[in-house]
Amino acid sequence: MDLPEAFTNKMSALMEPDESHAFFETYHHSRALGLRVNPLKISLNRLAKCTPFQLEPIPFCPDGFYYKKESDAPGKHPFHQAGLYYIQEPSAMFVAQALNPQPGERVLDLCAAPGGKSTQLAGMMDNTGLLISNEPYPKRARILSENIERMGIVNTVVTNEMPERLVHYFPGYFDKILIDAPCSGEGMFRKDPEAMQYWSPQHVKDCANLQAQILEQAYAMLRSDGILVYSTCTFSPEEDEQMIDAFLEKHPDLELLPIEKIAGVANGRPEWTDTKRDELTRAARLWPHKLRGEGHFAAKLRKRGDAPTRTQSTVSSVKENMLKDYRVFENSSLTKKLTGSFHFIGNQLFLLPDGCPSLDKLKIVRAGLHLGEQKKNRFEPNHALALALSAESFQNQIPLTVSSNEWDHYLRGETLPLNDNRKGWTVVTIDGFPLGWGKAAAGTLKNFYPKGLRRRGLK
Ligand SMILES: C[S@@+](CC[C@H](N)C(=O)[O-])C[C@H]1O[C@@H](n2cnc3c(N)ncnc32)[C@H](O)[C@@H]1O
Repeated sequence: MDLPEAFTNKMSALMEPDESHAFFETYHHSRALGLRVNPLKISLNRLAKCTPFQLEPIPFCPDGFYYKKESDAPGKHPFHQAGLYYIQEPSAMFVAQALNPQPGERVLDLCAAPGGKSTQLAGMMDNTGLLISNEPYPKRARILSENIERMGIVNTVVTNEMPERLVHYFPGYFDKILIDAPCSGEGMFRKDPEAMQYWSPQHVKDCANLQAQILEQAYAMLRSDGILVYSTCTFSPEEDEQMIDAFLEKHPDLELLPIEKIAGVANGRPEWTDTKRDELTRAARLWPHKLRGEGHFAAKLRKRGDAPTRTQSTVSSVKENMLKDYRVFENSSLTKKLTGSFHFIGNQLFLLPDGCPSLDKLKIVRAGLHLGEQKKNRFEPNHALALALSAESFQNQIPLTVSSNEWDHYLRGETLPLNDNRKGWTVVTIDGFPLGWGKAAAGTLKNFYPKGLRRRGLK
């Protein structure tokens, strides 16, 4: 692999010869491949037993597994479409654990697309509390939203905002914030060799300038005693230790907390800063020559000082009479009555996370569970509803199995033949896990698998 010369010179100057040799050697080997189990849908053991891939636990992430080879293609397996796992670079799985969000907390993932860390955070929160998952670029925000949907996540509001706009709405609001910062991506060179084309010493500086701004914006949104994790997938000290060093210098009320180092995770490097502040060892570096992963940096900070805040109104549910058509659908199609805060955006109906703050004027891509669309005198369920509930929650099911190829026809958008006279909304399952909707009539199941997702189901 032809690494940029300025990059090799810089890393050689930073490291002792033994270490830089081991580091550069990793570029002659293939990258580590990982997937992370979705605890909202399936247990580790059950997934390990029912997938065809050979899985090996990732020692620094309890929900993570290595899979062996690119040709396993877990992204094309129907279990992926059912949201049983998320394909993620192994070292990236460490970061959400460092933040360690708890059920019921208010959490912000400020730079969230495509959603690896947000989907992990929501799983750790057991789909409760409030996760605001933000991405400023609209196309990327849509991909993030699709991944949130696929994983059956209901506690999350996906926003498409620049951080400075969010600061205005959420001063001192969050218990925990993750900044998985846009960075120079030096840890992506094996996974995405194109990242090397964008790399230059100037790009590192530009990223550092942007990261410093994002850190300030996050600081303003963190409550007193709240926790912030800052991470990058790059090795450059300017974006890692030096960034945290300057942030600590600017905000003496911040405390750098130790991150537990397990299974090859290494300390931060104070020697790569001007201050040489010893506590920077508390940060974590995941190096490709010390563990099987591409590389990450993470630092965890607590805000000790006061945080100016503002009173937030929460969204109250629409009146029950607005839900008439939804309830008709629910009575005939689900096995349980959903309760909580129902909210319309246009004619789209959502079930909001508990205590959801007012969303007026924010660009919202998804607000909690997207239940469906109010049509004229009837209600049409959304794909998200099929993926968020367990199979037992649906009155009508078409149970498919991985061993037959019918799932492939369903994911291509084809109609399925029925051997009974059933009518109405029916959920198609794969080995007991919902895949999507169909509507039964006259001996066939009309396919409601979303058009934009269809070709991704091909074998
Ligand atoms: C490293 S990626 C995040 C990866 C994501 N956390 C995951 O685990 O899948 C950084 C993200 O930050 C977004 N970004 C770029 N500029 C930003 C800004 N000024 N504020 C917030 N996010 C930004 C990028 O578009 C990108 O999606």
